[in-house]
Amino acid sequence: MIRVSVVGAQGRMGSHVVAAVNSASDMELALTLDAGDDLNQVSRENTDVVVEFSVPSASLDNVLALIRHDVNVVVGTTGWNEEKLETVRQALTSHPDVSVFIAPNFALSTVLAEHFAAQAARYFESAEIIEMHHPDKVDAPSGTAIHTAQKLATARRAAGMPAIPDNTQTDAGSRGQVVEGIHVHAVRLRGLNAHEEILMGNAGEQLIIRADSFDRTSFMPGVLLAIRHAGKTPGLTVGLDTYMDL
Ligand SMILES: NC(=O)C1=CN([C@@H]2O[C@H](COP(=O)(O)OP(=O)(O)OC[C@H]3O[C@@H](n4cnc5c(N)ncnc54)[C@H](OP(=O)(O)O)[C@@H]3O)[C@@H](O)[C@H]2O)C=CC1
Ligand SMILES: O=C(O)C1=N[C@H](C(=O)O)C[C@H](O)C1
Repeated sequence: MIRVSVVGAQGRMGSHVVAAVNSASDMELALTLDAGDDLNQVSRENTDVVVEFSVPSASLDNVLALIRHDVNVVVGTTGWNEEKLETVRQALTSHPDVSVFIAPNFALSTVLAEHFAAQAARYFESAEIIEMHHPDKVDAPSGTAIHTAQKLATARRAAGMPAIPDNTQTDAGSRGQVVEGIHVHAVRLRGLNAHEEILMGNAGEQLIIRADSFDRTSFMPGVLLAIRHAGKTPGLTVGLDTYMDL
């Protein structure tokens, strides 16, 4: 049995993870922790993998504490940038058996949408991203949208494409956040869960790739997949696509 502890266990995602682990025949729930709880309770004696869904401001410190305790970590919390990822890589050098896996998005539909969009990116002059979420979300734009923009930008650079055309002369914020040259727009609307549209255009044509997570259960197959991989590839891994043989 894989012994799984959950950090952020009472949150919207954490509570779904607790239920998913309890329903998985090859897993057992170890500790459930939240804000204010002492992560020193987690050790190799009681936990094989920790799943971390907390808040962007706390996630790095949580991950560093868990690495110090030599347990594998699966992270869904957003807010990661290259500097934070490098801090994790450095921390892992003195814990060579530990794996840290970070996924901007665990929904298979969204991971596939991003993958297909990256494949298509070099064929389109223009690209923009619209992400749409529930209004209780604390960060904008979404971690997924930032990651998708980075993937599109990498594909465009590799293909030697020029900057995206945009003759906007005045902008008080309506054009969204620019991530590596890609405009990213965020919508917050009651009734939504997590949705992303990747728009690509040429003269006279448009391709829209859209993924919809209507319910948080959509993230659970990806979370369980990551738990089952934990420890098999020590070091830092980012993105569920790495486990999907795409
Ligand atoms: N990768 C993916 O597929 C997905 C990622 N997410 C991301 O996951 C994160 C959590 O989202 P969501 O569950 O909706 O948020 P919630 O606010 O519902 O849950 C966050 C939980 O973390 C707890 N918490 C706060 N601070 C700490 C801390 N320092 N240590 C441990 N726990 C803490 C909160 O406790 P309290 O309420 O008491 O403060 C709460 O229980 C977000 O960054 C979100 O963007 C969400 C969905 C999918
Ligand atoms: O807060 C959420 O809900 C979500 N957060 C992640 C993100 O910011 O990309 C993943 C998903 O979009 C849901």
